Amino acid sequence: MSRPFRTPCLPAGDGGAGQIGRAAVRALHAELVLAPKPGLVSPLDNGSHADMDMATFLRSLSALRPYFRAIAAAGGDDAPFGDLAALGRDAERDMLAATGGVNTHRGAIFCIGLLAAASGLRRARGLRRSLGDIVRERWGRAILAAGEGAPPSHGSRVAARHGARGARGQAAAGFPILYRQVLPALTDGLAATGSADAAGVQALFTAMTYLEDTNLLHRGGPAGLSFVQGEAGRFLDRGGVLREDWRDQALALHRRCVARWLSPGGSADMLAAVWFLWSQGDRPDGIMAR
Ligand SMILES: CC(C)(COP(=O)(O)OP(=O)(O)OC[C@H]1O[C@@H](n2cnc3c(N)ncnc32)[C@H](O[C@H]2O[C@H](COP(=O)(O)OP(=O)(O)OP(=O)(O)O)[C@@H](O)[C@H]2O)[C@@H]1O)[C@@H](O)C(=O)NCCC(=O)NCCS
Ligand SMILES: Nc1ncnc2[nH]cnc12
Repeated sequence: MSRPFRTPCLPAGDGGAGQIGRAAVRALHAELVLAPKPGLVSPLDNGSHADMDMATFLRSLSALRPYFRAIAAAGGDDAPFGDLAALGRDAERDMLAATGGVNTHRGAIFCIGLLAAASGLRRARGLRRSLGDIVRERWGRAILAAGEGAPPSHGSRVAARHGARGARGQAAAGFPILYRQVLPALTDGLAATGSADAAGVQALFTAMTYLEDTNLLHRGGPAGLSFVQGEAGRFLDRGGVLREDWRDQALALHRRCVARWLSPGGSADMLAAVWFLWSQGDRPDGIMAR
């Protein structure tokens, strides 16, 4: 039974960093509890992960609550990227302490942290720009510059090998896939089904179709990325969540991803990010009046 349309929405009219922080955590929680999610951790099972489960993610989310409030406040103070990055590094440490060293939310700390900072800045200045545009215009150049000296990572290694631009490239460009593909998919899914679960799956499969997910490149190379993009695209072409048997179709792909040990962690972050955009009033045709 699909959950009725109850999205992680902010109470209208409130503008504090605390509200923004709570909306970020609610969006990450909405991602976590959705199932089925090909290759990813959910209440169904641990997907393509031997080192983390629902409890790991819940401990991580609890540890990250102060961070999302703090980075929203920093954005409201028009902080430079260096200050945001310092908050993000501290949050990564808190995450690793809470998870026993497992990377649950490193990408989410970055992309949803930046969007939360943008929301703080938008409210402080009364801006009428999308959160993605604010990220690009205010911190885009610094995001790319910071990549030059960043420590090696799975993402930087696949960037060197395959030319992928990864999380940093998406953020510096203002999250184009999130706004051009994923947010319309969520919006249309909600309108067509009235179900947050169905709309979330439609948004996730849309992200999986378009995103150059460095997690997939890291684990499965170009063949792994192409497999997931192709299968997710075929799910959408066959009608997506408008098909009666969409849950069975999504579960079948989940099992095929696990068999290949593939996990689209970047797309999971895009799902959480699109719920956060929704909660902040961003829509495909502009920003909802608050
Ligand atoms: C800019 C940073 C995010 C670092 O990015 P980089 O690409 O250099 O490093 P990675 O950590 O390898 O990848 C980034 C994570 O971002 C998600 N992601 C992947 N592709 C994309 C994309 N195209 N667009 C947006 N986001 C993307 C993804 O994160 C999620 O998956 C992780 C969990 O999955 P898992 O498979 O377990 O991942 P691993 O443990 O790495 O693999 P296994 O060992 O298990 O196989 C989890 O992080 C999710 O959030 C990518 O993993 C930023 O962190 C940075 O700049 N760091 C430097 C220090 C800093 O300045 N930090 C503060 C910045 S505010
Ligand atoms: N539910 C999830 N499972 C695996 N990796 C993730 N990264 C972000 N959310 C995730």
